[in-house]
Amino acid sequence: MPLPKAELHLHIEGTLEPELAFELAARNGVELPYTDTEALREAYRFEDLQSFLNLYYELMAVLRTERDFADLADAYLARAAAQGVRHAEIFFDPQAHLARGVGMGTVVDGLWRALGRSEEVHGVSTRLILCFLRDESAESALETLDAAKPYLDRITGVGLDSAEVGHPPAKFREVYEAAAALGLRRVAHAGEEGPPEYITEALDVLGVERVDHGLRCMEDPALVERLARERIPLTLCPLSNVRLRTVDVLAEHPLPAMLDAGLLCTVNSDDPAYFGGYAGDNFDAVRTSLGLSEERLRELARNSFVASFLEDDEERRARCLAEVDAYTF
Ligand SMILES: Nc1ncnc2[nH]cnc12
Ligand SMILES: [Zn+2]
Repeated sequence: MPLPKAELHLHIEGTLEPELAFELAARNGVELPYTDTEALREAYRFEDLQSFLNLYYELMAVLRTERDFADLADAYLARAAAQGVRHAEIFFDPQAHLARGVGMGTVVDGLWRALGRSEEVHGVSTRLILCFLRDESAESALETLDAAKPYLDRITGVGLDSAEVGHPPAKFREVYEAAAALGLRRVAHAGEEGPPEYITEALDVLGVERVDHGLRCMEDPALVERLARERIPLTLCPLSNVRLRTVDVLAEHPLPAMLDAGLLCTVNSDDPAYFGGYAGDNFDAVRTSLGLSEERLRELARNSFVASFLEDDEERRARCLAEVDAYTF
């Protein structure tokens, strides 16, 4: 039995495996510029975040109907459950779909077909987090939040993703204020490729409660001290960092130093179809490559539930934490 864990940094569009991409392409009459799944997998060699994003957005063309989004989410939840995920807070990128003429209702209703019965079917509780694309305009983000208003009963929070450098968090001050006023939780990608100042800005200007990645905080000791003191969770994605070359090799990942500094770190998969593994694979990889002790792995699993947005179901959080404490490696 795998270690129970929550996954807090997962882009549902990044769970599109090549086999499902071809199946959906055939179903929807979409032509993919790859002959087969092998040829597509060959394209999974990234130089940086942008080179990954180009493929990530290109492949989304196969996602057209509610059924497509439901199948995508169902496939992820089944895989995640098999790797010990008991709770998943799932990002989605509505602007990338709206731009292709796929409506907010198609996306949210489709995802919800899978998420709404996930606890029953897969034993995985879920939350949905709407992400704004930071390389789009602030106006577009505001329009997107507006389009999401009929669906807010199924959306827990907002996030910020896509190309980071040159798009500082402060650009999205207004939409984050509007989201907070609607009672939405706030997270943002910061310090993946962007500088430590973006992390500070996400906290101070956007009011985020959790930082996605946050890796580059390690360049600023005062920021590390603050993140540790304020118990701000960081959702790290080790295999993603290696594939996108923010870290040279996994053995050099700063996760052990971050834990030693008292940071509230969690381990997640980001875009598992593209980066070589799901949540459990990321745990296995850090265990092997970084030599993390069983107690460190248990700490990471505990952190994932502590950092989750389970405030509306404290009973489930307590049950999951008890499962982590009782786990034998
Ligand atoms: N790792 C990542 N960073 C920024 N935006 C993303 N969108 C999907 N994956 C992402
Ligand atoms: Zn991400």
